[in-house]
Amino acid sequence: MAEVEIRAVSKAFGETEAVVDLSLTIGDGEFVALLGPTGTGKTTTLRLVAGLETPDSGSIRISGRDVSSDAPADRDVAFVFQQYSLYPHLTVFENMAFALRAPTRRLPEVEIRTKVEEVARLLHIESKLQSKATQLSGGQMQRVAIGRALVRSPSIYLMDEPLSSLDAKLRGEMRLELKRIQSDLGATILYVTHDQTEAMTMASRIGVMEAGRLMQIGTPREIYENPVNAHVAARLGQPMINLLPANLFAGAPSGARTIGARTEHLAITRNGGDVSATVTRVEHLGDQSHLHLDLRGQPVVTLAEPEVTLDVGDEVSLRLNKPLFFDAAGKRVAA
Ligand SMILES: Nc1ncnc2c1ncn2[C@@H]1O[C@H](COP(=O)(O)OP(=O)(O)OP(=O)(O)O)[C@@H](O)[C@H]1O
Repeated sequence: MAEVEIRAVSKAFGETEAVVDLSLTIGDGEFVALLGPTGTGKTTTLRLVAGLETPDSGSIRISGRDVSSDAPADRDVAFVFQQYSLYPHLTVFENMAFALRAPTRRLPEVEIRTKVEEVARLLHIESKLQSKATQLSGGQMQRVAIGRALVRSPSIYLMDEPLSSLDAKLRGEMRLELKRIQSDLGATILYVTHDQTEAMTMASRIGVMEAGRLMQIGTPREIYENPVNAHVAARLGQPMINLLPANLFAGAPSGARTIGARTEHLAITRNGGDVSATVTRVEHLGDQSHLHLDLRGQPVVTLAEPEVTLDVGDEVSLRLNKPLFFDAAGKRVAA
C-alpha cells in the first residue's frame, strides 16, 4: 500500500470541465470516499489516477513517484467498476486468478491458489470457486469483482460505486464487509459514491465534489457538522438539511441569507416556539417518522419520534437551536 497524491489536476472534455484544479492526498491505509451528485467529476478523478485519462494539467504521484505519464498497467492500481465485468465462461477461481496470471508476474501456481483461496474466504465465496461466473447471484458476482482486485495487493484500490447494483440488504452487508476487509488489510482506497450512507460508514475522510471541484475534504463528522457551504451541507443528512430564508426567524447574523436547519437544529412543540408551521404530511418509516411542515410557504422536513401523535393540518411551533447560516453565494457564515 502507498500514499497517493493528486496535485492540482484538471481535465476537460471539450467545453465540459470535468475536474478543476483538484488536489487530494490519500494517506497509506486510508479510505477516502468522493461524494457528489451525478456528473461532478468523481469517476473522471478515479480514471485520472488509474491512467485511463490523461490530465490537461497537474500530476499524480504514487509513493512519491510521478506516474502521470505511466500507462495504467505500470501504475500498480486496481480498479473495481460499478458493473462487475467478469469473464462469464471462466470459473470464479479463474476470474480471480486472472489478474495474477499476467505474463510479467510469473507467479507460481501454488502461490496463485493460496492467494485466491485466502481472498475467497475473506469474501465468503470459497464454496463458489468452481462455479461459472454466470451461476452466481448479483451479490456473489460483485464479491468476485472485488476479489479480483483484492488478490493483487496494489498501491491503491480505485472503486467506482461498486455496491450500487446490489439491493439494499446486500449493500448494507457488503458495506460492513468491505470496511472490515479494508481495516484488516490496511488497504488504501479511493471510493466513488453518491450514497451518503456508504461514505459516512466506510470512509475515514469524505471529499465532497461539485461541478468538477473538490468543495471540502474531512472526516464524516467534520463534513456533517461543519460544512463550508450549502452544497456540502445538503450532501449529508437524512432527511436533507432544510435551507430556509434567513428572515423567517429573528437572530440571523449579518450577511446570512439562508438558514440551514437539520432535525437537531429544530425544536418542535405544540406551542411556545418562535414561528408557527402547519403539518402537511407524516411519513411513518417504522423506526422513525418524517414530519413535513409548511412554514410560511416553505417546506420543512424533519425527523420525529415514531410515536408522533401529530396529524395533517395540526399547528406546531418551531424554535431554532444553533442552526447553520449561509450567505447569498451559499458560503458558510459564522453564527
Ligand atoms: N469521455 C468523456 N467525453 C466527454 N465528456 C465526458 C467524458 N467523461 C466524462 N465526461 C463529462 O465530464 C463530467 C464529469 O463526469 P464524471 O463521469 O466524472 O462524473 P461523476 O461525478 O462520476 O458522475 P456519476 O455519478 O454519474 O458517475 C460530466 O459532465 C460528463 O458528461
